[in-house]
Amino acid sequence: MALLDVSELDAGYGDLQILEGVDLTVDDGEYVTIVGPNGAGKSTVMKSIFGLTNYMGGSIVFDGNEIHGYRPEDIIQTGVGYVPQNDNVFPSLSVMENLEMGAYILDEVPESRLEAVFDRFPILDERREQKAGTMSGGQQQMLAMGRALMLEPKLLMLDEPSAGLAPDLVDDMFDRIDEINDDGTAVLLVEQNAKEALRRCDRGYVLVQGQNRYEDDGDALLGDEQVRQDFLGG
Ligand SMILES: Nc1ncnc2c1ncn2[C@@H]1O[C@H](COP(=O)(O)OP(=O)(O)OP(=O)(O)O)[C@@H](O)[C@H]1O
Repeated sequence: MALLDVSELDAGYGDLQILEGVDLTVDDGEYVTIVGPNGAGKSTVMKSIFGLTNYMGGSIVFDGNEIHGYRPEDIIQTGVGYVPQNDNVFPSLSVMENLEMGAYILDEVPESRLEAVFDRFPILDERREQKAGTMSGGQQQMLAMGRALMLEPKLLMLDEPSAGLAPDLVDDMFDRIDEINDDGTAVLLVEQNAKEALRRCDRGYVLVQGQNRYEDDGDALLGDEQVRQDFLGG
């Protein structure tokens, strides 16, 4: 059974339907990416899994539980971590406080979790007391990922983590995602940087106008002439 099994999902905002019959799976430890043109509904897929859109039909099964209708705070408890594209840190709080907020559902923040995040992102260790809002975009993105990792999710959903980063930091960001996945966390990634995302992932979906147009191994999608022409710039 897949870790995440989204089936025939219809969802949107208010009365506006964006997703139409979206099927998507992520296996335990798998790295899956969703690419597609602007406005296709990629972020909406993630928001829907996290309970942030208007559900209109279909099912979302995570780790054996139907989670549609759960509140985001309950979805976190099931083992889903989510890093939205924007507003993903508390700017007026320090690095340490942001990480502690990531574990707010626990009675006590285990030191080992903090240390694991600091080991993964040494820059956060160096800047424990710095206010998040004064850090660079790349550092804030690492903090947002670190915060989501505080609860050791089974699945980490990342919405365009490379957006706005300088080119040399983009590679570094992709490397960090590889490391997180290599350590056993399943990853669902939405990326504008489609070629790099498909190169790195196990499997990908091309979403167009709220529907999955293609699904295959990342390399197969990269090699598909039609996908290349229509979605990857030739
Ligand atoms: N809160 C909202 N209320 C109403 N419509 C929304 C809302 N958020 C997104 N939309 C609309 O839903 C559609 C899909 O948006 P979404 O952000 O999911 O696309 P995307 O594929 O992630 O695009 P991008 O790559 O530009 O981020 C767009 O037409 C967008 O305008």
